[in-house]
Amino acid sequence: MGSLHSFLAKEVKSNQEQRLVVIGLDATGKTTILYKLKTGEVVSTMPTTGFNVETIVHKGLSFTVWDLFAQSKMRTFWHWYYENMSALVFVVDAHDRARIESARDVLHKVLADDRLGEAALLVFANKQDLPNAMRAAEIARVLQLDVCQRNCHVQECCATTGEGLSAGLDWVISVSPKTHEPPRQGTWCCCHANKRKATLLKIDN
Ligand SMILES: Nc1nc2c(ncn2[C@@H]2O[C@H](COP(=O)(O)OP(=O)(O)OP(=O)(O)O)[C@@H](O)[C@H]2O)c(=O)[nH]1
Ligand SMILES: [Mg+2]
Repeated sequence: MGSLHSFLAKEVKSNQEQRLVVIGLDATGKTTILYKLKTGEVVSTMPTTGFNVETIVHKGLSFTVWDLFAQSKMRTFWHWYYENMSALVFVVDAHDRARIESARDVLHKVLADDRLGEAALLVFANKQDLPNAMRAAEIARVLQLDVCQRNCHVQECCATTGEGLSAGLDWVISVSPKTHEPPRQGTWCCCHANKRKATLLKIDN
């Protein structure tokens, strides 16, 4: 009986597998995030020219995480990976004020693509360890997430320490139709990496 129960539990969990696609401008920390989640270590990276894909288990759920190329000429091919995606993970370098508007333009081009389906949007505001890094609320404002018509969330994080990364995955689980009833369209919020100051900016349109 016990083994039947654990077999069924495994079946349920595998049905709940989450597929994440990680994009963003180059050098924002996408690959560092992937391997910090996978191994707990900070790996030394080279610019990603193809993709990296890893399976990560978090809270008993399996996440298949695709970390994609970011070169500007190749971004039109990101949509190849969108099928059956639970969440699009858009990584920004929160310290890089000079490129945040380019990041916004790239993100909005992606969000206009119908092939995204119902995927949620998780924005990792990475490199919070660097001085003057933009906080979640500022990133949400500059990226103009108020017009985003899907579940979206800005999560401050630091890929090198790992702070904030698990909280990002927790949010994906919390909005995934595979694990929960989906919340109303248009819900979005910003949470601080230390979880002590979670600030709900907006619920529902
Ligand atoms: N200070 C700091 N540096 C980081 C952080 N995350 C990543 N980096 C550094 O940022 C640089 C780029 O990291 P990558 O993970 O290669 O970035 P990427 O987005 O995968 O880059 P591409 O593959 O070229 O698109 C590396 O030197 C990382 O060590 C962070 O949280 N804080
Ligand atoms: Mg990379």
